[in-house]
Amino acid sequence: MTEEPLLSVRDLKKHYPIKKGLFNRQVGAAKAVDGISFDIGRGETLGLVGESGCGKSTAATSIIRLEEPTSGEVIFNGRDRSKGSTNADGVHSNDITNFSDRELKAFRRDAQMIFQDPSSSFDPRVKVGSSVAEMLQVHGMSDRRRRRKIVENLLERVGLSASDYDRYPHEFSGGQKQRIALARALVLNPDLIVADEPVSALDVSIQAEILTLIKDLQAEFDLSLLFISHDMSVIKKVCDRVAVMYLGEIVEIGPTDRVFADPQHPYTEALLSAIPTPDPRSTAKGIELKGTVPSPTDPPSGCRFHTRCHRVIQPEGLDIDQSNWRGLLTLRDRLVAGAIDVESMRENLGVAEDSDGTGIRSQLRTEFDLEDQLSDAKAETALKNALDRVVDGDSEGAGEVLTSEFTTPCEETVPDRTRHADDHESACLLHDREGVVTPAAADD
Ligand SMILES: Nc1ncnc2c1ncn2[C@@H]1O[C@H](COP(=O)(O)OP(=O)(O)OP(=O)(O)O)[C@@H](O)[C@H]1O
Repeated sequence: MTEEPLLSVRDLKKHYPIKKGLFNRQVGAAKAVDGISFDIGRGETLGLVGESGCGKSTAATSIIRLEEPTSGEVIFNGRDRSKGSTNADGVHSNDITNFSDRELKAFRRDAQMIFQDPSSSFDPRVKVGSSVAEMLQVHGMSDRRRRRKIVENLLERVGLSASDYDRYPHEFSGGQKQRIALARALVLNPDLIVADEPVSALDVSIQAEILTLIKDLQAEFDLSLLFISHDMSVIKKVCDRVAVMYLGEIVEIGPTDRVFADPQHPYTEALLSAIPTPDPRSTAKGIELKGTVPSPTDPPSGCRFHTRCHRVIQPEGLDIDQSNWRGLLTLRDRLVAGAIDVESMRENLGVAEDSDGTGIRSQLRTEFDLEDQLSDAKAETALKNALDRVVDGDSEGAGEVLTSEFTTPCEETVPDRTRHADDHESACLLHDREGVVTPAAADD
């Protein structure tokens, strides 16, 4: 991006307070968005991708101030970020987070949002044409005939017909409703559209049509787009650049082609590996993302992805098979969280068959991808010791053994952003540390 961006987001945070007790005191916060930064150029589409719960929707609603951000800057149409554009108090005059109600109303003409479920965005009792025309009326166009003409023209441009103006929402399919939602978003001729999972609720056969329409309209109206999706294959079809979000943070950002061809963050790699490939001979290795995104109320220390990462770094002096290492850390974390129920394991195995605990030891090794014998003698001794404790009913002690023996640099250090090539950055400790050989992915 060479010219000044249309939208410039810096260190944006949205923390939801968690309150408890009689006096409703704040006891913590869900850090749904925790310091994200990116720019969107004019006419450009930036994708925001990540699993459910990563904070994508919260980022979207905070950016257009449907929710109040906790902190950060969102500069819209700011031309440049230099001092000349700031007020006496140091706040940029185009910072949406500081807009007055009047400024916000003007901004709402220029920035529109499209949601996942087109059905819930229309009043069933109002003709769809009137729903779209209402936007014009709210923003001061009093001439009814003119409003109707503009809307009829727009309905045609989104692939419907002018006569659809007088029909009601229930008369349209999901895909058609999303076309009407697009018409409504476009009617005020905005500069920016934020589309939150705009095709996820539609049949796969319809998705491609709507994506093509979005692309065509974007070119026709010279729009900038923030396009949110959990699906990398959708991102690939519409986005010029992509920002990958994990647990409130952006872990990788760059041109879509480059990120797809050469992902630099293990999370991006895992998301990409989930795209089904039509070629049965494809050798692309499946990296299974186990578990779900941790809670943003208590995010993991260091790199937030370390609890699920297949490339999690081994400490100095240890060099075991990477899936064994992943398994050791996961077993450690599960024991510490008290999430391993030995009694029910024993019940399932049948007490008589497992009087010496062989069955439990073996089941845990299998479940956590641990070989019968780790290649590192010291690591094997620690694991054996921990498994013995589990068998003895001391899961807490087992967790302590593994915690004192096995730590990863990824849980100790927050990774900096590394620049790989023009406009392509990621935040992973593997790139932070010179001389570290990228470990092979854990086999899943
Ligand atoms: N009002 C709220 N109060 C507390 N936590 C919230 C609130 N809204 C969202 N969260 C939490 O913030 C995190 C991010 O949610 P968000 O909906 O932004 O994620 P997402 O990536 O858009 O996922 P999805 O696609 O499922 O909506 C989640 O853990 C969610 O539970």
